Amino acid sequence: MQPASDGALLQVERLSRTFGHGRHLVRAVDEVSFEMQPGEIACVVGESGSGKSTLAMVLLRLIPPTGGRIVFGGRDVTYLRRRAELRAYWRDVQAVFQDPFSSFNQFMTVERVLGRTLGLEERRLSRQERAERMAWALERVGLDPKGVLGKYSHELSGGERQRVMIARALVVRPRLLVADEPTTMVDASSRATILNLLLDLREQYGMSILFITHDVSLATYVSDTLLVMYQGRIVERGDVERVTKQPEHPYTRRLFADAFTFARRG
Ligand SMILES: Nc1ncnc2c1ncn2[C@@H]1O[C@H](COP(=O)(O)OP(=O)(O)OP(=O)(O)O)[C@@H](O)[C@H]1O
Repeated sequence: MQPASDGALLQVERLSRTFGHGRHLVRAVDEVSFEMQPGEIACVVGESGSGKSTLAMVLLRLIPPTGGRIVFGGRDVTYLRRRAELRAYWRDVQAVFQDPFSSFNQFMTVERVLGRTLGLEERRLSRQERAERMAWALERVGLDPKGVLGKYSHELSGGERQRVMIARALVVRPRLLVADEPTTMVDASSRATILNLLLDLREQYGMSILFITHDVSLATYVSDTLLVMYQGRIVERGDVERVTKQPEHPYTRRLFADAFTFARRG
């Protein structure tokens, strides 16, 4: 057990993940350091290939890091290996990925999808507790439990599927939600609904959210803190106001200038 320095929920210290060897070595995540406080919304923003998804996968402990440290809630989780320890970690840290088609098993009903995540709970929940949790999570994301629990993915719209994926993450009441491009596959109105829903969850439950996106306008809309990622490194981080108004790193300046140019053209 490592005590967290100042009550931080997540401390990431010089975290690295490489792929390949020698001439083919890729430093996908290269000595990344940052912290998140309880209830904070932070956003990792960067272009395609900058290492954002790899960072998410390592933080979620879906792939191991090749260096550095992850401390969550005061506990070093960098090298958790035992299944029981990982499952305990996943009760606290849940994910929503960009493509609800690939992450929603087409042969499972919504009830089974949510039920599998509920299986991470430490003790066995009674049938009624399970039903209550599922209803709570589905209602939080604006879906009618009775209407969707028995449905398969092809019976839902893209926006509904993405909301089911958020409900799946919420069903265990995580302390941190990692949302990797959660609105890429949905239309503009579902996108706004999903973003506002995630913001409400922070207000209501104090959940921390780490957004991962290449979309600068989304990043500035939702977050308190921006982490600008470029070639595997966090080249700039800070309060969203400060980074937007006075970007220090040339890459951040370019990222905002490009976004602004597209916004004007669009
Ligand atoms: N399993 C892997 N094996 C080898 N290289 C990988 C692997 N996964 C990612 N990479 C490389 O690591 C780098 C970072 O990729 P990553 O997918 O994390 O970027 P990203 O910022 O999430 O991109 P995108 O926004 O396009 O999803 C890229 O050069 C990628 O080719």
